[in-house]
Amino acid sequence: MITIEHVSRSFGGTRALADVSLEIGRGQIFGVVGQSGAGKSTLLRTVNALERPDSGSVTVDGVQVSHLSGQELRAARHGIGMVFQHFNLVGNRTVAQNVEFALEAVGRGRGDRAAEAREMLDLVGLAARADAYPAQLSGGQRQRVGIARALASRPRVLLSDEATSALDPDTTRQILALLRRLSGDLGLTIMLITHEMAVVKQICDAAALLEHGSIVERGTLTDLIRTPGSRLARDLFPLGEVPDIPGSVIIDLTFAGEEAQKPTIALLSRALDLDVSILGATIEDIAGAQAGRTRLALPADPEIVARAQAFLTEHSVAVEVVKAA
Ligand SMILES: Nc1ncnc2c1ncn2[C@@H]1O[C@H](COP(=O)(O)OP(=O)(O)OP(=O)(O)O)[C@@H](O)[C@H]1O
Repeated sequence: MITIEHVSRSFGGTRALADVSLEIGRGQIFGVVGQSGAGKSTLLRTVNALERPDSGSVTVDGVQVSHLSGQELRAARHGIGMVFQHFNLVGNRTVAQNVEFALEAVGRGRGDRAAEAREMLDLVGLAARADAYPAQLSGGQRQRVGIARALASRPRVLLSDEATSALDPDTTRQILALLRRLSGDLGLTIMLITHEMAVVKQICDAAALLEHGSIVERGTLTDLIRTPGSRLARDLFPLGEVPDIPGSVIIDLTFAGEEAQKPTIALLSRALDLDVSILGATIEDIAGAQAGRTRLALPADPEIVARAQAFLTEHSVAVEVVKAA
């Protein structure tokens, strides 16, 4: 649905994006994470063609948006909704008028706007507040208006720029649940940028880590957490600093899907007649399936470590030695 191919973009001497390629499937919810200045906003802005790449191309729903201008560009942008961190609502217009304003911008006739705005507000569960002004709403309600407005042009793609960063954790969860429901109901593809791993964990099917303008990791969440050494996986399941335990090798195990339900560590202990110490564990719901990480201390005996690694790998558990003997 969104294909980014070899996109580079510099501002003066600053390389914001360096040869970025990314494929986001239809209906997928894709998270782009990275530190401040990594290039996330620039990347998002190339998708709705607010930013033109110096080289490379961006295609959205079969249309190469990076090479359009004028009327064609405006038409392509109608297929792409945008949700912002600070909502960007017009303060002296009611909730309904904010949505109607967006409908007007995409050329809807005056007669249809009120009913369509009502329909959009229904979608986000805010029809009852249609006549309120933004200042009378909570942050979560304002973001619902922001989402209703983004849906006005009936886009196929929704871009979210830190949409929940100004919200508290409970409201964040509600807004993300709404986005997930809308993605399912309307077949929306969502690309979101965030610096919060909790957002990725709750809503994303796949994610990419951007660093100094380059993608350093990408994949579905399930694949990432199975990848030993994945930084995204480590951030999704933080187990903290690796302790220094003399005479021990420390390994991190990552479980996903069915393996997360099995008593693998008990089986390991029994099969190898081994005393294992569990130093930390975390288990969560990822992309609708259970996944988790466990940190173990094993005796610093190369043969035992090799046998444990072989046993775990055989049981489809990803193993990473985080502290060797
Ligand atoms: N219009 C611009 N003019 C000059 N430099 C820019 C412009 N837009 C972005 N940059 C620079 O490009 C780099 C990437 O910026 P970008 O805003 O894309 O990063 P980001 O990951 O979204 O950061 P943040 O999370 O802080 O928003 C930064 O060094 C930034 O200063």
